[in-house]
Amino acid sequence: MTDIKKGLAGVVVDYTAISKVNPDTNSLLYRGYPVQELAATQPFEAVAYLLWNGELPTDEQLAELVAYERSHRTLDPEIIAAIDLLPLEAHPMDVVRTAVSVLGASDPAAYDNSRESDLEKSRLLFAKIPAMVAYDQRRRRGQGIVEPRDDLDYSHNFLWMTFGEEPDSVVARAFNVSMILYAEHSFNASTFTARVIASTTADLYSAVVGAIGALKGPLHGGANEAVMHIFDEIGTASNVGPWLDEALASKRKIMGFGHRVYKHGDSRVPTMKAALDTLVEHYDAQELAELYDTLEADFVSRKGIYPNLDYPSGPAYHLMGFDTLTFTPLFVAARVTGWTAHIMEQAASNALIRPLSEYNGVDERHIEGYVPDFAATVDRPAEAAG
Ligand SMILES: CC(=O)SCCNC(=O)CCNC(=O)[C@H](O)C(C)(C)COP(=O)(O)OP(=O)(O)OC[C@H]1O[C@@H](n2cnc3c(N)ncnc32)[C@H](O)[C@@H]1OP(=O)(O)O
Ligand SMILES: O=C([O-])CC(=O)C(=O)O
Repeated sequence: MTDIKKGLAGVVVDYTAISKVNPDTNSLLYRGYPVQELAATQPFEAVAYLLWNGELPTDEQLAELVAYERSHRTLDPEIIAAIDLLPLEAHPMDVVRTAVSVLGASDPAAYDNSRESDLEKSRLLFAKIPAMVAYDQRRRRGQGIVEPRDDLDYSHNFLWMTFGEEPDSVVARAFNVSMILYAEHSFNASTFTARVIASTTADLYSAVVGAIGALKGPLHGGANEAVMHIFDEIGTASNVGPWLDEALASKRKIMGFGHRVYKHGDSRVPTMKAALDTLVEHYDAQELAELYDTLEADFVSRKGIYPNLDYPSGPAYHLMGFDTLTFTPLFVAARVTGWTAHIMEQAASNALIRPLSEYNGVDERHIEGYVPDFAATVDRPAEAAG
């Protein structure tokens, strides 16, 4: 019998030099650097550079990327018009997916798959996606667009464009940490989707649009939004026990817990939890922290399944003031760096990704009364031509 690997679980399909996820040591390296060290010391711009180029930037290289990012933040009128055509009820993941698609359709270099051109597109997406996400949240709130500020770094400016206020440094620091932690995670479902699309030699924008679709699901990136929905359902820490009794009895998945690769805890959670703690203190949000800790302790003790990165990042984005529906688009803004690094890596050493399947449908059968008429088949093109 064929050994079917459902969900490709445990299957190694290619090499990557971009990141190393090690569930045994509970560690995550980006191009060799522990992600915790990057989160503690680097701006997100430097980590984007690292993922694309393999090395951290020199001061000059960082200044060049920062200048590029700051000068490409403004949304072109056709992107704003495309977003405005979508209903206010559209999910923000649908909005960012559509806006990226429009950006790709408007780029005359879209079909140039050279590394040089793909790096340029990666930088463009890195600069533009924050404005798409920020504008969509504002329009849903009935607020006008806030123009970017080129005196602010990526994280401060993202928060500025979303809320129209300069963020406190505690908030901007936590946001920067979240972007770095979300940036890359080897062959996760959305990155693999991007690589499958890139393997057909389709353009980079198509691969990113497909990756956004894959990230949307609650088993993947959509879990950060789903965590907040369950917090809303539970209400307060004292309700956790009875809520979990019922949720587990009805075989519900508890969002923000579990992982395909990490089985003893997600390497990124302690760093994001520490960032969340700074926000809890800043916003004096003890009730939320109590709910967080109680649900984690109760679920882990019952099931031995640990939180993943979406568990601390959902409440962190909530405290920063983002709408729950905006959480997964924030993941897009971060992960576009990892996706595009993988698209370029796939292109540099490409093989069409096309696995096999084992057929288990009905045996061969035939249409009753059907008699092959080869003459008619042969004649038809000639008739059409005549
Ligand atoms: C950034 C990210 O994308 S991280 C992932 C974010 N996703 C979530 O938080 C959604 C909730 N978690 C899950 O659905 C899963 O843990 C996944 C999809 C992430 C990983 O799934 P897999 O590796 O395929 O493990 P699988 O789903 O087979 O789980 C193994 C067992 O643990 C249980 N389990 C795993 N996660 C959970 C959970 N969050 N709640 C309840 N039970 C769970 C499964 O029901 C299954 O139990 P069973 O053997 O009795 O059927
Ligand atoms: O690796 C995975 O399967 C999911 C994940 O944590 C990520 O994409 O960040």
